[in-house]
Amino acid sequence: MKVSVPATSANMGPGFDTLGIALQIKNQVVIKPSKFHSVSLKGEGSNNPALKDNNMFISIFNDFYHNLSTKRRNFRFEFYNEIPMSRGLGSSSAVIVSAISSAYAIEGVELSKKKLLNLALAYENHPDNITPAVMGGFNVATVQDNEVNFIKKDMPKNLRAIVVIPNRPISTNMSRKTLPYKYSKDDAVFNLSHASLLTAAFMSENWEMLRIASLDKFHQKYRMKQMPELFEVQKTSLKAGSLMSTLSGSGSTFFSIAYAEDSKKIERELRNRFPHFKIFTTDFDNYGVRVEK
Ligand SMILES: Nc1ncnc2c1ncn2[C@@H]1O[C@H](COP(=O)(O)OP(=O)(O)O)[C@@H](O)[C@H]1O
Ligand SMILES: N[C@@H](CCOP(=O)(O)O)C(=O)O
Repeated sequence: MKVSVPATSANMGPGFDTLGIALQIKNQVVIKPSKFHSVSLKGEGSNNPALKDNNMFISIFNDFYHNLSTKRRNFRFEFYNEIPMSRGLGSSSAVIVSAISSAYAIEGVELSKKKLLNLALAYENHPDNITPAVMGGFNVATVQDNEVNFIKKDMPKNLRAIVVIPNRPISTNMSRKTLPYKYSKDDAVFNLSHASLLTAAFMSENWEMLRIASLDKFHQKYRMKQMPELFEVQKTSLKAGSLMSTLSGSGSTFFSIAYAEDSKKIERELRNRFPHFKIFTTDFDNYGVRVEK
């Protein structure tokens, strides 16, 4: 059995804890019944031996598997990870979503994407990564009474994402603690109006509006101060022709959207300026988590 889950970029500027989009960067796990428990890791995290013993995937998988099954089978878990950890590309959401999906699939128990999303919420209480990880596409999401309510929009083929992945991680939990406890009414109205405009721009495919609509006063500047080079990344990307350029989730990755025909030039300019960062262009994912039995 094989499960794959896309990376996600959350917030998208002003949509703190609300907006998120799925990318064609994936984590994949292959699970096979086996005499003994074993784990193999390729790609991101493979240089971290602790992940073989103390793995968030295995612990969430076991929570669900032990609830769903009376049998005590052992498995071999083969992880192929493309999503870098603690870089603001939703690696923790991908793990949560794939672990829950895997436990249901291995037991042959039906699980709707809507139920999966609400189960994932118990492990990550902001819906902006888990929603696109499950559904794919661009998503607006809110939580009411422990349920995620969302609207999804498929991304068109003429746009690309350009990601700039710094060599230093930022932990989401730590980074949330650096944000202000309270915001002024002016800042609240600023973000409300920009997040609304950004959502309307995606829904109506008014891409020229993104540059203004993606401005934020809630989180980016506080987080980017930890890595001041990110201000230059944003400027370079916008100057080279990106439609928008925002901190991805809690960082450290910077995420830009551009027309497909402009994306390679933007990628080239970013690479010239920031040779020590990992920089590439990718498509959007419109499907979300995928289970192959
Ligand atoms: N492939 C993975 N396998 C196991 N655990 C992972 C994996 N990816 C992420 N994690 C867990 O999630 C943590 C990173 O979560 P977080 O700080 O929210 O970063 P991100 O922005 O990438 O979601 C890691 O420290 C690790 O505990
Ligand atoms: N809204 C959250 C998003 C965190 O995304 P991640 O990919 O960094 O885990 C936040 O801004 O804290």
